[in-house]
Formats: sequence, structure tokens, C-alpha cells
Amino acid sequence: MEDYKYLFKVVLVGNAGVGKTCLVRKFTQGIFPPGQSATIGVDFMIKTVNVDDDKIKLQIWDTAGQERFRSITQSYYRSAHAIVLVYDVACQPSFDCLPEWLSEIETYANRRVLKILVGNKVDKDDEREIPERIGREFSEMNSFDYFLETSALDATNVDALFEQVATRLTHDMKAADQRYSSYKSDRSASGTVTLTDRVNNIISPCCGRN
Ligand SMILES: Nc1nc2c(ncn2[C@@H]2O[C@H](COP(=O)(O)OP(=O)(O)OP(=O)(O)O)[C@@H](O)[C@H]2O)c(=O)[nH]1
Repeated sequence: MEDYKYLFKVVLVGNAGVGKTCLVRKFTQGIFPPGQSATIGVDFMIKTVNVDDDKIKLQIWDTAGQERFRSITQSYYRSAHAIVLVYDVACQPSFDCLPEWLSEIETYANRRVLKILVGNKVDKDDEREIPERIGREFSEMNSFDYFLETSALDATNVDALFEQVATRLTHDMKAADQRYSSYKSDRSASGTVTLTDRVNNIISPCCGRN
């Protein structure tokens, strides 16, 4: 039997060059890759983290930001439990493209997907073009579940980003499991179940965010 409680798929999207691959490699391998080349299509890495006392496996999909790969990367949205939309705090065009990415997420991802906005490269303080306040306002106005500024170079908030994703998804999943268990025990106690009970209560244990 596999040694983990849940497996979650996390998909990183955003313009080319914002640092998606570096964030993933910093988190999964602890390195900031020198001379990182552009991602071709999609790549993935796995890391197991602990949430409470449970082992949670994160399958992290790193997508290519380049326009020519867009149709490939779109097919990864549907099965994502969480989508991390990344921009570069020192690159205004990467922030200006966020509405375009959001509309992709709305079109292709599940309605209940966890959405996180990340402003990367905060180590480039002198070159910053997007103040933190503007990023936070954008995330609030567009119903992101949370917002973080990170640096894959100096590791600021990199672990925190993925740990928060794992924690939030685990808690959501446990709550769904609990509702499912109480639905099952209500059903066995009453012997029958009405159509309204089903509509109100049924939650599959494996569909917390699917
Ligand atoms: N200063 C700084 N540079 C970074 C950071 N993260 C990534 N970079 C640099 O930004 C460039 C692009 O990084 P990638 O991780 O390849 O970006 P990407 O978003 O995966 O790009 P695509 O694969 O083309 O979509 C590289 O030169 C990295 O060294 C960071 O936190 N700080």
C-alpha cells in the first residue's frame, strides 16, 4: 500500500521567465538551478510533506509559459487540485497578463480549484515594478484563496507556498471525508435515504476539489 494519505496535483502557470521551474526545483530539490532553460511543454516533480501527522504527496506540474505551448498546458488544468499563478514582481508585462491567465483558469480548471497568486523574484528589490499592495489587491479582487511573494533565489516563502497548499487541500479533503462518513452513518441508521438527503449530503471522498 502507498505510504501517503492524499495525493494532490498542483499546477504552476504564468508568463515565460517568471520563475516557475526555479520555484519547483527550490522546493523539491533545494536548489536554484543556474542557467535554467525554458520549459518545453510540461514537466512534473513530486514531494511528500507532512500535514498534521499525515503524509501528503504533492505532484507539482510545471508548465511552459511560452504561448506556443498553451494548448498542451491547458489540458493539465482540469485535474488540478490547486493552481499557482506566478508573475515576476520586477516585470510589469507578467503582471499585466494575469487577467488572460485567469480567464484560462476559469475556462479550463475545475470551478472549486484552489487558486494562489504568487509574485516571484522579491530579491530583486531595486528592480521591483509591482508593489506588494497591488499584487494583494489583485488577488482579493479576483477571489484568489491566497497571495504570497516569493524568491526562488533566496528561498523566501518557497516552502511556505507549497506547505500552505498542502495544508489547505488536506483540511478541505478531511472535511469532505467527514461529511461523507456522517452521510454513510446517517444512511445506515435510517435504513433509507431520501432524494433530498442525497442532494444535500453526498460528497465523494475523492472529489474534494475534482
Ligand atoms: N533574481 C531571481 N531570478 C529568478 C528567480 N526565479 C527565477 N529566476 C530567473 O528567472 C529566469 C527564468 O526562470 P524559470 O524558472 O526558467 O522561469 P519559468 O517561469 O519556468 O519559465 P518558462 O519555463 O519559460 O515558462 C532564470 O534566469 C532564473 O534564474 C528569483 O526568485 N529571483
